Amino acid sequence: MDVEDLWSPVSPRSLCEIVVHLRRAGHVVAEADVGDRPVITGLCQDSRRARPGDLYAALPGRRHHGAAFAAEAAGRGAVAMLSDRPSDELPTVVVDDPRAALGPLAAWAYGNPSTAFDLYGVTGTNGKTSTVYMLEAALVSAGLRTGALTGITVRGPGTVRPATRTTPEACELQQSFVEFVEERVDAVAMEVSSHGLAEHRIDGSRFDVAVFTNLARDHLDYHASLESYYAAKARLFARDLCERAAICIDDDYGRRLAGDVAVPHLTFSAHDPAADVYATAVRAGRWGSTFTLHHGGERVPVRLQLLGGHQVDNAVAALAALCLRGIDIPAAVAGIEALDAIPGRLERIDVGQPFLALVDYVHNTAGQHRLFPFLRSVTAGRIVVVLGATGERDPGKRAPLGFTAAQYAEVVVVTDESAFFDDAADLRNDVAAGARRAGAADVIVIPDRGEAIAVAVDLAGEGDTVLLAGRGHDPTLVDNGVSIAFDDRAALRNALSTRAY
Ligand SMILES: CC(=O)N[C@H]1[C@@H](OP(=O)(O)OP(=O)(O)OC[C@H]2O[C@@H](n3ccc(=O)[nH]c3=O)[C@H](O)[C@@H]2O)O[C@H](CO)[C@@H](O)[C@@H]1O[C@H](C)C(=O)N[C@@H](C)C(=O)N[C@H](CCC(=O)O)C(=O)O
Ligand SMILES: Nc1ncnc2c1ncn2[C@@H]1O[C@H](COP(=O)(O)OP(=O)(O)OP(=O)(O)O)[C@@H](O)[C@H]1O
Repeated sequence: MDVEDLWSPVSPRSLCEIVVHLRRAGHVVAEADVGDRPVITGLCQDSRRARPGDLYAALPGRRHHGAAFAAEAAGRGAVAMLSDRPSDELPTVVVDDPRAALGPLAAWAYGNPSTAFDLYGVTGTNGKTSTVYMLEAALVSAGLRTGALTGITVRGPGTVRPATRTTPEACELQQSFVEFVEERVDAVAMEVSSHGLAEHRIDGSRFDVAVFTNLARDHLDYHASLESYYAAKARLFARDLCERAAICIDDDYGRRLAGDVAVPHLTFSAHDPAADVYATAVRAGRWGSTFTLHHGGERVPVRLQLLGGHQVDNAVAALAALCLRGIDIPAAVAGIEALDAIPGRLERIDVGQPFLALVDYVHNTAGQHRLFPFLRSVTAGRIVVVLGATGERDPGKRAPLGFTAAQYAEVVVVTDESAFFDDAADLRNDVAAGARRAGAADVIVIPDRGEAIAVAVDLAGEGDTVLLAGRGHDPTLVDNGVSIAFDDRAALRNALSTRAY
């Protein structure tokens, strides 16, 4: 089912009942025009997807205010509106913060579906998608029916659709949960982004286990400071959202969270025996990784097919979360061991060429500092990196991305990613300036991404590694409002296939 077709009814409720519910939940209802007392049978937050009987949540956005689309929502049959401003088009309930009201309202209206299964929420700067894939594989291996929400897909026993966000908007999230209940799932694993937390998309959901992976500089275009980024992540660990927590103590923010958190929790680490769950004997190579998992006095050997030492951190995260729910750990380990790839996460493209060719979603320097030492350890020859910077993100990220790549690689090919409405040349210039500042690598600038990939492949010889960094599984490039289909994995395979090896 596509997201456009995703829809579930809510039990019919009058707009008056909704006002009473909002007030009881502590929201200040400034104004409530209940008109001819419409009956609400659905919820939506995009006028283009409104259906007859819907309450349309008109939210403030970066470019528009949803209230500007009230007439369109009404035209499609919406019967009322929730917003922070009144409307002439629809009877409107005006609240101070409609996003904060919408999450819990949607959960309540859909019958609190998240209480019908075990819900695992994973937050952190890096590792959310990978950890959710591992949780899903482990839960299936332990004999459970599962759902999973990642930035790549939303997937249940009978559902797969491309994701619209890392963490869906409130109405889409609750409707996906309803779908999972109808599919009789036992457990759901999902990514919880800082945007999803700050925008209250997950409010009203009940997480049985909240997982913290790590925190480093990122998303400062959205959050005012690293401190408010941390505060957004830390909200997931509050009593009103989660029952218990698994917290990685391998960085300062994780140690701080473990000290601050009020819910029962365990700590985990990829190396520290002071944690409740930890790894020893970690080895990472071209074949994957091995480590010994320690939990509750038990030791379990684990062999991952996934590439990169960071996947050990993510496997320990998933297994620590599962320990909290009493899942059979040997069965969980077997599931994680069977995973041979996660889309765009250090995904290997192999057509028989005499060098490693990889696509990875790494898009912050914390991830780069984890990734490049691993690549160096498995590369006898040169590292050739293709990278750029995404537009409409923190401009302060661009030069450090180039600088860090050039500290580790012999050749840095700077090219375009999605510029959105930023100037693509500015993005390239900033990344290239950072790369040149490192002073070590050859820096080549090729705006066209396909051409940049072809040049990187031409430069690579036996024993080298080619890495396409930053876009992972992303299937589209967007520049100045124009989208084109472009998948790094297909482009790399194509460039490799046209050469005779
Ligand atoms: C920067 C940011 O967070 N933007 C959010 C913001 O978008 P916006 O300001 O562009 O919204 P807008 O287009 O002005 O529209 C405002 C409102 O009018 C509605 N609308 C708009 C047009 C229309 O015809 N009809 C209509 O009803 C929209 O549904 C929206 O509710 O408000 C929208 C509605 O809630 C969000 O969907 C949107 O997320 C955008 C798509 C986005 O890219 N967000 C990213 C930053 C994000 O959330 N990322 C995280 C992952 C981060 C990570 O990598 O970890 C995520 O969870 O996906
Ligand atoms: N535990 C980790 N520590 C550091 N870097 C990691 C870790 N896990 C993954 N990475 C890096 O981050 C990239 C993104 O990984 P993943 O998609 O699992 O994380 P994410 O948190 O979902 O990212 P995003 O929020 O950007 O979607 C990977 O391609 C890898 O380079």
